[in-house]
Amino acid sequence: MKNFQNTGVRNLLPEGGEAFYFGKILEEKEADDFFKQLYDKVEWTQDEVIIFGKRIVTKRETAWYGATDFDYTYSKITRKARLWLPELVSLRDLVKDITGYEFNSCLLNLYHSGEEGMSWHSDAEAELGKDPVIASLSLGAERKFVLKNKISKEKVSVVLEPGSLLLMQGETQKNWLHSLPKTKKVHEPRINLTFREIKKIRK
Ligand SMILES: O=C(O)CCC(=O)C(=O)O
Ligand SMILES: [Fe+2]
Repeated sequence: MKNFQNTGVRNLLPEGGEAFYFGKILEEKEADDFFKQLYDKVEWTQDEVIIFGKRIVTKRETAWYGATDFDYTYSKITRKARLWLPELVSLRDLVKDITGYEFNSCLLNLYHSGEEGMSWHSDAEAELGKDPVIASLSLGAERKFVLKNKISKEKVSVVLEPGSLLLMQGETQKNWLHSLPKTKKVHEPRINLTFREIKKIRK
C-alpha cells in the first residue's frame, strides 16, 4: 500500500482506512475540456433499480469502461464494459503518474444537478478483491462527498473540486461508507470517474 503523507497529502480518515485528497490535479481549462468530451462521447445509460419491489429508473447516468469488454453487475443488472476512450486513457495515465497505481476499469457517473446524488454504500464488490484501491476524479460542479464510519458513525466530509482526485485505499471500504448527498444549491452537472482494478475479469 502506498503512503502519500510525505507528499503533503493528508489522510482524511482518523482510523480504519485511508482517503487521500490530492486537490486539483487538472487545470481549470483541462478539466472543462475533459468534462465536455466525456459528456458527449461516453455512452451514458440510466440504471434500473428495484426499490421496495418497484422498478425505478435512476436519473443519474452511468457507464463502465475498461481494457476489455468484461461483464459487470451493477444494481443487479449485468452489462458489458466498453473499451477505453482516448480521454479515459489520458486520465487513467495521469492518475497512475500521481498515485503509482494501475487501473483496468473505470465507472463513470453523470449527475445532472444537485438533485441527483449517491446514497450510502461501500465499493466492496467481489470483483475488486480485498481492500480495493479506488481513485475518484471529479469534473464539473463542485459537490460534497461524505464518509461515515460503519461502527462509530463518525462522519468526514470533503468538497470535491473540479479536476480533483480522491484516493481510497486500505480498509476504507471495509470500515467506511460513502455518499454524495443531494443538494438544492447545485444546478450544474458533474461527472465523476472512479478508476478501479477488477481482479477477476469475467467475460
Ligand atoms: O460521485 C462520487 O463522487 C462518488 C461515486 C461513487 O461513490 C461510486 O461510483 O461508487
Ligand atoms: Fe462508491
